[in-house]
Amino acid sequence: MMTDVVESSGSLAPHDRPAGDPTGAAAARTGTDDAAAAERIGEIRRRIDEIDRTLVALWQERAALSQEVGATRMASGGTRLVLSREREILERFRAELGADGTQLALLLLRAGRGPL
Ligand SMILES: O=C(O)C(=O)C[C@]1(C(=O)O)C=C[C@@H](O)C=C1
Repeated sequence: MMTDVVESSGSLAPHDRPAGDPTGAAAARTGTDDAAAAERIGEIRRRIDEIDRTLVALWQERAALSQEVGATRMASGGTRLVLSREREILERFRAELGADGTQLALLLLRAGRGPL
C-alpha cells in the first residue's frame, strides 16, 4: 500500500504507476521489494555516493587550479585562454568518452575559466 512517506519521496502517484511496480517502503528507497536485490543496491549506492563526492572534490580542485593558471598567465602579461590547450583537452575527453566526453570537457573548461 502506498504510504505518505513513499508519496512524499517523489514516487509516482498510484494512477501513474506501471502494473507490477513495487510499492513497499524498501521499494521507495531502492525500487524493488526483493530483499537481496535491495541489499545489493544499497551497497552499490554507497560506492556511487563515494564516487560522486570524489568527483565533486576533483571538479572543485580542477577549477581552482585552472583559475590559478589563468591568473598567473594574465599577471605576467599573457592571454586569458590558450585555445590549443583547450582543443587538446576536448580531444582527449572525446577519444575516451565520445560525444559525452566533449560535453563534459566543455563544462570542465567553463568551470575553470568562466563562460566565453
Ligand atoms: O592550461 C592552461 O593554460 C589553463 O589555463 C587551464 C585551462 C583548463 O581549464 O584546462 C583553462 C583555460 C585555458 O584556455 C586552457 C586550459
